[in-house]
Amino acid sequence: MAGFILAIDQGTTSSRAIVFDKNMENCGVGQEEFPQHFPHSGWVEHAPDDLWQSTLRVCRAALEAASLEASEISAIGITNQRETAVVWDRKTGEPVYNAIVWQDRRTAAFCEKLRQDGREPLVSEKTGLLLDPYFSGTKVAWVLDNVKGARARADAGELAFGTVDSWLIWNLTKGARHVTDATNASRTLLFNIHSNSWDEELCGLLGVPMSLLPEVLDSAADFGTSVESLFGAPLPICGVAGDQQAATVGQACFAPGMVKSTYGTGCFALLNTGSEPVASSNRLLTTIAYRLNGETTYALEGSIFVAGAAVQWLRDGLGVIGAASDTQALAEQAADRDPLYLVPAFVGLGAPHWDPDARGAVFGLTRDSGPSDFARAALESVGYQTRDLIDAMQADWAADGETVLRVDGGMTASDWTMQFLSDILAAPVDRPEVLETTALGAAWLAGHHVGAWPGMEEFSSHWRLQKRFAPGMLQDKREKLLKGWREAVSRTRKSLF
Ligand SMILES: Nc1ncnc2c1ncn2[C@@H]1O[C@H](COP(=O)(O)OP(=O)(O)O)[C@@H](O)[C@H]1O
Ligand SMILES: O=P(O)(O)OC[C@H](O)CO
Repeated sequence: MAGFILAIDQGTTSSRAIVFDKNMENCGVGQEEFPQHFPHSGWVEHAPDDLWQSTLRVCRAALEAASLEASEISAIGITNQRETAVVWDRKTGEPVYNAIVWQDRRTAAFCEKLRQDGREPLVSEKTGLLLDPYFSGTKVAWVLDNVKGARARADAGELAFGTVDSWLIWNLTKGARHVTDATNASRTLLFNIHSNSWDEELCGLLGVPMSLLPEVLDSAADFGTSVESLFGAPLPICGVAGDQQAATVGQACFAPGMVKSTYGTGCFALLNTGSEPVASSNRLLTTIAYRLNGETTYALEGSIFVAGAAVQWLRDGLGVIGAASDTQALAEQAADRDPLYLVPAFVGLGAPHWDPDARGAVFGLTRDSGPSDFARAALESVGYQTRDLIDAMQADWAADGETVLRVDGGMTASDWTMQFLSDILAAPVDRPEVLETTALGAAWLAGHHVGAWPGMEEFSSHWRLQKRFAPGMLQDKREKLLKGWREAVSRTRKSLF
């Protein structure tokens, strides 16, 4: 077997496909952005057909870039933006509404009502999650209750729900398979992470009939075969994981205590806690890191909604930079005086605050403040937010030895940001040679399942350090900066409205 794997990475802003060879080297990429829809304040939607068609095109582009025929590919691995919910008709395959994206806040009132009814402890205990609009379950209920006739069709068994992996597999197999993996299921609010099954009580609570739900498989399993007409040869789909879990795999964070943090639009840090789910006392999520051969490995997760998105705001909102990479030079120009703090609560605050009503704020403005201070504050906000997550993780679960953070994602290109991150964490930050860890993780799940790629140990030994950032900041300075940050967050959370 040639050992080529086609990895699909369907993300929030773009669809990407990468062909990896048997040495796990990238040998062809396809990438496409697709439209974002914001029909009302706080609402974010994607057209399901855009997700599917862009995925199809980037797969074909990656095969072409690698100069390969589909028949030379051993398997497909899929990783995806998580929580985003699609509901479609089982007979026609037509979506009944747009995909409601993870960032969408429209179900905040429903979540608040469930909280007021005292439901959060039950939900948290079973799912490891919190009652927040971030997760899929309340989005599905919204579709059923707001699209004309949808609830009746759901009750009649005519509709299917899936996260984006399910939706893509449904289309790749022309409706033959309605499946997902345990990591994606664990983000829905409907899945019991202890029994590893859909939970009737939670489905009843949220108003989602169980007939809508996909079959849940291990992260490396037989998810179906793409129909021949799509690529010219049928391809088995053998690996599926949510993108942050796939990055955990791609970073080879297989041992309890290992942490990865991905800096894209948002930032998501996952700490491998092994075979036992650890309940957080600090408002982190307990989630499934991966499920292999029926055995579940759990993680504690900290989710930050705005990381690289703060850099996008500098570019598109303020217009003070032309490209994301300009931030570093600008931040370096900022004078080392009293800091400017940006709390980027543009869509509320995620972990550990979970405050959907908070909105962004800037503290410490003076007459001299200018674009360089804003650039620096935006990059520093990523470090401060990560520090809050790591503090919460350490309070929840004491790891042996020093914490080392393995990082990936677009923002890690910035040395300045990674150095500040290490300084403010007082811990080493390791940037690997391969930054496409998300796609690599999905490829490994599939490649290993079909016997074309090595096992966990050998895969882990392929992980290569590109650069280690070591903390250099004096303790006093770090403490002073952190005190200011915490005060800034606390003032941001006092709603103005
Ligand atoms: N050199 C850089 N410095 C700072 N931020 C960057 C840099 N390059 C990219 N980014 C930020 O990283 C994000 C893109 O990363 P990526 O991993 O592709 O994200 P996603 O998968 O969420 O779309 C963007 O928000 C962009 O602003
Ligand atoms: O598509 P990304 O990389 O922004 O990741 C989004 C996360 O999966 C949301 O939970």
